[in-house]
Amino acid sequence: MGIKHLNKLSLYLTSAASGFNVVAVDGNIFQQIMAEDKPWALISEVGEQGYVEEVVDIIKEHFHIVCLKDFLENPVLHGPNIQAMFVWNCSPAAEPSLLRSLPSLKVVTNGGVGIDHLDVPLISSFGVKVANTPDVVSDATADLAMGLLLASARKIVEGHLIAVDPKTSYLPLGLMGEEVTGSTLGIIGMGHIGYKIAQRSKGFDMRILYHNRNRRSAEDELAVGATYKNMDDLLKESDFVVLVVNLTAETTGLIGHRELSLMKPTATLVNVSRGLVVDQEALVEALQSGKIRAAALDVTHPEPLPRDHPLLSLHNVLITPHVGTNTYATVRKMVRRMVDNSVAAVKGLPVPDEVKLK
Ligand SMILES: O=C(O)[C@H](O)CO
Repeated sequence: MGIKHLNKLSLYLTSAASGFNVVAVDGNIFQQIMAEDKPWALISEVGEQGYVEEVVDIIKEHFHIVCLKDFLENPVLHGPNIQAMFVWNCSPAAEPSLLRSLPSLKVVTNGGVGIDHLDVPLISSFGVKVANTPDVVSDATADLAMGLLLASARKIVEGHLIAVDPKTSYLPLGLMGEEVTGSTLGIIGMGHIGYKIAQRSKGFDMRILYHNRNRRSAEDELAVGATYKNMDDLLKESDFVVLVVNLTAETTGLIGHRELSLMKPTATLVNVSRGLVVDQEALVEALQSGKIRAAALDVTHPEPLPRDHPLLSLHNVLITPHVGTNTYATVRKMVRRMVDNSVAAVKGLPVPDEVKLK
């Protein structure tokens, strides 16, 4: 709506739900103007732990935004206008009470590929679409998986702590690590991210094994030199096992006591998928007893772990706080995709990354 074309604007009320904006000029002349204005979106908090301003600006190009905190203070005022809801895996859940207070909602759009935190059947039952951001997350997540693998193998974090601590001295043969070049990598979950990890590992001359629900094409396998294996053989033969599966009923607890026992005592488990894919009690036991050498985890359950969780005090664990996609470039790409999905849903067009009910 062309607010800037109206002189002496003294009051501006919007009612996207009715399709009209009601504007009072000079306090006496009322005009009803068909809304050409931006739709409204609900987002979680801006600032610390929330959206960085730059990302909010991308959303603001297409939407008026209401933060969840402001919305919850006055759901009756904002609720009817909101047509899109932007969420991340750490956002409060899209619960029935929230969905009921958003009668114009068209889409819940998730930043990230994993949608295990969203109840898709529930959201769909409100006539609301769900979308995610596949593909654009793959490079950053694959980079982080390699970073965790290298950091764990070469004890990079321990090395840093020694280097900056004036009380410790360098030992010529201290901090011995595992050789990455030429080692065997087992990738469990060979979707977009898994494949990107394979591409990167080729540069380290690694022998690449993979397991996936569906075997990749012969061309895909050849391009990265990956060999398909059943899970047990992959676990037995790998020096590094990287988990990149979606969290589903089938993959919950995929790596438990039995699977960890199959791994080499010198092997490292890297998890960039979801914490629940691993039975954490079994993992603690395996790390304490030396069944495996180490774990490097970008994901845990819950996130963050309680401060007294045993994983936090084990010397052979490296943990990052679910930062797989956290690069400026990737988050920008994710938010653009979230905006594209939301704009399409609001306009009633096909939603590019719609997550369909199975
Ligand atoms: O699912 C994803 O893409 C990442 O974990 C970010 O949530």
